[in-house]
Parts: sequence; structure tokens; C-alpha cells
Amino acid sequence: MWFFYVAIVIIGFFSPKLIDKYNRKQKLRTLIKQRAADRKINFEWAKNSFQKLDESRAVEISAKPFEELRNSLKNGEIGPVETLRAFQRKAYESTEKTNCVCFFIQEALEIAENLEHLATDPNYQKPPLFGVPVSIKESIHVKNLDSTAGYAQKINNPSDANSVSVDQLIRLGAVPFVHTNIPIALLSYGCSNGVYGTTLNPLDNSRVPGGSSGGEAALVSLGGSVLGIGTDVGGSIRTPASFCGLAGFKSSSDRSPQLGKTASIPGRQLLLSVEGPIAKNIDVCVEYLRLKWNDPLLYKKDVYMPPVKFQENLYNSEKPLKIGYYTFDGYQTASPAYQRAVRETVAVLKELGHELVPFEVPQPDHMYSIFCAGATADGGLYLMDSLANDIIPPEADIGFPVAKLPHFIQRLLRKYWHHRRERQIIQELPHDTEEMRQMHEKIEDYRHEFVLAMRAKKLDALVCPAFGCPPPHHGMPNKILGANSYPALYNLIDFAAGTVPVTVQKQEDEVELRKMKTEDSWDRRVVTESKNCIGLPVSVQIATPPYREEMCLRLLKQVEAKIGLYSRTH
Ligand SMILES: CCCCCCCC/C=C\CCCCCCCC(=O)NCC(=O)O
Repeated sequence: MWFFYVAIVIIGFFSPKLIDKYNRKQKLRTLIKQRAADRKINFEWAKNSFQKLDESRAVEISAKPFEELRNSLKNGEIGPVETLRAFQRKAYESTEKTNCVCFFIQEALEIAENLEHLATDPNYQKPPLFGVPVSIKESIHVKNLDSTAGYAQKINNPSDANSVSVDQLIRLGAVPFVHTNIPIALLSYGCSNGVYGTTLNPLDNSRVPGGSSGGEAALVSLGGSVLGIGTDVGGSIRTPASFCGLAGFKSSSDRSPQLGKTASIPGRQLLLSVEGPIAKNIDVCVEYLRLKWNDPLLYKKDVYMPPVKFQENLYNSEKPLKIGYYTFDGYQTASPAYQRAVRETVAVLKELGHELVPFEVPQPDHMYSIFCAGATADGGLYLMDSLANDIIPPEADIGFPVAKLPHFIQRLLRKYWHHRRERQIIQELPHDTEEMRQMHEKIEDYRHEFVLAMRAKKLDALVCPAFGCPPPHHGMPNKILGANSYPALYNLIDFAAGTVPVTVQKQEDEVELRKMKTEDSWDRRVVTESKNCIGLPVSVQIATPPYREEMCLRLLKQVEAKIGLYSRTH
């Protein structure tokens, strides 16, 4: 009988909270429905807009690669409004296939019309990106649009101003025209959320397009945009670019504006999210970054950015470099095709006269554990709190179950948890201010250790796999966290890093898979998820220390020119 009374007391105590939570979630579901209705209207608006342009003309315009498009707009062969309509059509078709677009930016039409009007003046000097439509990741602020980062609770909070980067694009003559999809909280290399749904990989719909800039990669891959702007705090530009066969680049944090984007974890200090380009080839990324860094106004709009222009001397240098390489970072065995991509890149760089030497990543277990601690910042409290108050589809899950337990339970499990790598991560998640300070100290120390290891070999740059495995199936990214160690390292140490596709998965790689040693569930899933991927693109990653971005771009360009998967076709 006593049990009955205790149960009544417990239910009585918790029920107001449960009812409150239920009501909150119901409100969020209503908001999601309203958002879906608004989105339908927005898509209808885009359809009306692109139907004003003859389809064959639209196909002709949207088939032009970036440089040709820019030239055609410059010499007046095509106009900004018809170009916008052509890409609206292509983006509409792309989103029908992959659900990559969240919203079409309606102000884009005014911007394009204004450019067209300005161009009627014979004395008008066309800006460098005159009329080029550019796609923008949803978390980057565009005036009058929400940046929800996939949270239903953030619906109906439109940005009151453009981000520094979007404003700059408009100043350079570009036409930001769509907001693209992301995973909830931006902390996944999948691309699912309860507000806009799941984005599919255009090359294999059953697999993720990468994340968190997954909508960008799917859109660019299908030709719905020639230049996409993403953000990266743990691979979110490089991973989707790799999974969709594109080039992607992230600078060190000082060379990216910080104003005007929704951060995955606001207030995170040592791991700053960086904006950067995704495009069909590295030339487009270079051209965008050249324009971006050579714009003196950028450094007035974001006064925290050191005014460092595009360093042509580094980009055009012919000096042979000393480059370290590794096929295994000591944390996650990469699937065979990614290892082969490194070996083939090393051969090309040697052929070009560079000196290549093997490199070992210092303390790999420590490296990825402190990355996870740094990326979540406060032991996961902000993340857990935000997620608990939202709608999370199963395929959008973040982290792993033990990391979500209350801190007092994690403390008990820290020594005994059976999964070694999960245990190492929970050991590093800070649970109080002292551990938080220690976490920052560990990150600083690791950066110094890494730089010393590079200096000991006099290295200018590093080459390694872009990722640990090909795009896994939807719902798998948080179950294979280790595969993210390859891009994450370069956020942890705040280096410049970029990826280019250099090969595709082959039969021989799938045969090699059978020889892979597996220690835990992450390893086993790397193997299972790497099967049946023949023909999917595989990228290599190149990284350089901060302020040597242009050196990294030079190497990416050299590799792409020699073995880039699409260098001849795009
Ligand atoms: C709930 C606590 C869980 C803590 C442990 C989970 C650790 C998860 C940390 C990192 C996830 C790794 C995936 C990262 C994907 C890329 C993220 C990114 O670059 N985002 C871009 C951005 O934030 O702007």
C-alpha cells in the first residue's frame, strides 16, 4: 500500500513539470506546422519568380560554371534578374530531390533588380561578383529570416540585420538567394532537424550529405548554386564538401568575421566557428576569399579581424615546401579509400617537387577528447538544455547516451565506462569551473605541443584523410563520432584546412575493408558504413598554420589540378 502512496506523491510532484513540458512541445509542434506552411508559400513565390524566365534560357544560364557565369554577367550577355530566376529554378529542383533549401530569400529579387538598374548607367563600375547568386547556410544571419539552427524554439525570431559576410557579399555585387539546411544545434555531420527535416546526399539519397553545412553541399553539388557559404567548428564545411564531391575551405578563426551568425554553443572561447566557401572547385573558393580578404571595409565592419589581405606571394609561390602526411591519426582508422587518397596525393606533391615526410599526430586520444570538451564548452549543459526543450527527430540525435547523463552519474562512470573512447571523452567534459579552466589549459598546451611537433620536422603543411569514412546512412553520424577526428583536429588547433575530392571509392577499397581491425562500436560502424560506396567521391585534406591560408590554397589547387576528381569537368 505504501508503494501506492509514494507513487502518488512522486507523480503529483512531477506531473506539473511533465504537463508543462508536454504543453511546451505542443506549442513547438504548432510552430513547426506554421513554419511548413510559410515555407510552402515561400517556395510558391520562388516558383512564380522562376517561371517568368523561359526554361531553356534558365538551363543555359545555370549550366555555366562560376567564372563563365561571372564573365557573362560582367559583359552583359546575361542579366542579374534572369540569372537569379535561373538559379531559383535549379535550387527548387535541387531541393525537390534532397530537401536542401530552407527558404528562398525574397529580397534577392530587389537586389538583382537594383543591380540591373544600376547597370543601365554607362558609367557604372560593376562590382566583382556582379549578379552572382550565392547560397547561405541557415545559421548565418540574413535580414528578416530566422536563423533557427534547427531549433523549433527559435522559429519566428528573424534577424534584424545581415551578417558581416552577407553584407559583404551584397557589397561585392553578389545576390544571396537561399538559406540552406543544417542539423539541429549544428553539432553533427548529418543534416536533420525537426523544423526543416532531413537533407539527403544527392549522390546516394540513403546517406547523409555531411554537416553541418549539408544543405549547402547538396545544393552546390546539384548545380543549384555556384558558391555556398558555410561554417565550420569541427568539419562542417570540409565534411559536407567531401561527402558531396566538392571543394571546401575553412580559415583559421582570426581570418573569418564572427559577427552575425548563430553559434552552436554561444560563448565557446577556444573553438570558434569559421565561415568559408563550398564550391565545385578550389578556384572558386580562392576567388571568393581573395575578394573577401582584399575588401578594406571588412576590417571596419568586424574590427576584431586583423586586416590581412589575400597573400598573393604565398599563393603564387613556387618554393618547394616540406609537408608532413599521415593516413592514420592514431584515433580512428580511416576507411581504405581515404587512406589511398592520401597516398595518391603524397605521390603528386612529391612529383611537383615538395618534400613529403611521415607525421604522427601527438596524443590522438587526448586530441579528440579535448576537442569534444572544447566544442561543447560547458560539459554539454547548454546543448542538453536546448535539445531537451525542442523536437529532435531520431536521425538528428547528437552525442552518445553516456555523455547525456547528469554530471553526478557521469562522475561515477568516468573510470569504469566500457567504451574506451567514450570514457575518455566523458573524462574531459568539464563539470565545474576548475575543470573548465583545466580544459582551456589542455587545449592551449595541445596547440603548443602540436606546433612543436611540426617545428621539429620543419613542416610547412600537413596532408591527411578528409574524414574517417564515406557518408554514412541517415541517423548514423552520432554513432560514429570518431570518424570526425580528421577534420576536428584542425579546429582544435585553429589551423587553416581545406579538402578536395581526388578519387572515388573502388572495389579494391571495399576488399581492403575486410582487413580493418575493429576495437569498438565506432570502428565496426566505420566498416559497415563504408560498404557499398563504390563510385562515391573521396577527398583529401590539407592544413597549414594560421595566417598561411594562401599556402594551403596553393597546395589544394596543385593537387586538384593534377588529380582532382572533377578538375576537367567543372
Ligand atoms: C550532450 C553532450 C555530448 C557531449 C559529447 C558529444 C560531443 C559532440 C561534439 C562534437 C560533435 C562532432 C561532430 C561535429 C560536426 C561538425 C560541427 C561543426 O563544424 N559545426 C559548425 C558550427 O557550429 O558552426
